[in-house]
Amino acid sequence: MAVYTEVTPAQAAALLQQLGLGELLELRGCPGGIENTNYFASVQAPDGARHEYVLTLFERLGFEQLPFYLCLMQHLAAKGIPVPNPAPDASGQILHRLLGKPAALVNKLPGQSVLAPHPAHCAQLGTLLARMHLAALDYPRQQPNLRGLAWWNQTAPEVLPHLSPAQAALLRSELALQNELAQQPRYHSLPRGPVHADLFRDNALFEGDRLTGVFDFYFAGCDTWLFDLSVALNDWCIDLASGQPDASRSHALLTAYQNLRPLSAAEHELLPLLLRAAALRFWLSRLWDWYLPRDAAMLVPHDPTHFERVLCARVAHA
Ligand SMILES: Nc1ncnc2c1ncn2[C@@H]1O[C@H](COP(=O)(O)OP(=O)(O)O)[C@@H](O)[C@H]1O
Ligand SMILES: N[C@@H](CCOP(=O)(O)O)C(=O)O
Repeated sequence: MAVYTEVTPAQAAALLQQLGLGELLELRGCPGGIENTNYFASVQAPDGARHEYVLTLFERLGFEQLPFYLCLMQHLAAKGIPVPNPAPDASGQILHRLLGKPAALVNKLPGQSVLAPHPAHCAQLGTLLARMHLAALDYPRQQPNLRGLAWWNQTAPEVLPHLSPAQAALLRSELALQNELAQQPRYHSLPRGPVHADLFRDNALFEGDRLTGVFDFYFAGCDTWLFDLSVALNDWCIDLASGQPDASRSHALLTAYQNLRPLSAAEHELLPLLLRAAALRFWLSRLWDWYLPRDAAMLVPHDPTHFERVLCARVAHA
């Protein structure tokens, strides 16, 4: 259960009052998630209707980074993309403070994550991803992907001492490849914009087989659309048991994405390298969480070997 900071019903009720949302009926700690404290809040609105919200206290991110994420969600929601919409106070502020920590209150999306997706689920995700990329084009704020190449270069030396010689060689060579790619004009020609950058299957919800929305924008940043697409392909379209890509799911996701936003020639050419970049990103972050936990009580690390296998599979297919 991801509750690192206890919030009492009285404290949550006071925030709801401040936002004019109504009376708290029930507050429940939220299972799942590894980064933040999340509560589900059932609320009776002033008109008597019952609404469900998610109260998040940010444990990793500070007040300076959060406006980029929260305003992006607000921007996408205003364009009809099914993402959580942060609730403003009377002055329009959507970043709040609770127990000294940055906090947000967003609408709870309906549905459940589908952890064994079929091509039809992947197709819906591909469509939504393309819609998000296009809808964020006129988003005015800038913030780099804070888990991008600079972070990989900074983090690799910290995890290298924990790796076997073969793992260390893989990490070094893939990092060198990505640094070299980042120098190339064809990489700089790739279309880019604000991207989710962590669109895994546990960050999307379905009601039956219908995609109801995506959430958890707290790794978002400005990066190439191809990187974002690669992150999604490396999760939704990978067989979890073997780490190998699944051709029919990949085809479904890519086809649906391209129906709305066809890839350029440079994107087609660089997709194999960006798939390796996306696998490297999550192998590194999982290694970092595994070997250098910031606070053992606060983090339940994901298995890094999964992304080592995905990376090896992407290298082999390239
Ligand atoms: N807006 C939302 N609508 C519905 N469920 C949500 C929403 N935000 C979070 N959740 C639920 O809370 C869980 C943890 O959220 P998440 O953002 O993944 O946390 P963390 O950032 O700590 O990893 C998710 O697995 C999901 O079940
Ligand atoms: N998707 C990442 C971890 C990010 O955690 P999240 O719960 O905030 O999505 C991974 O699987 O390594």
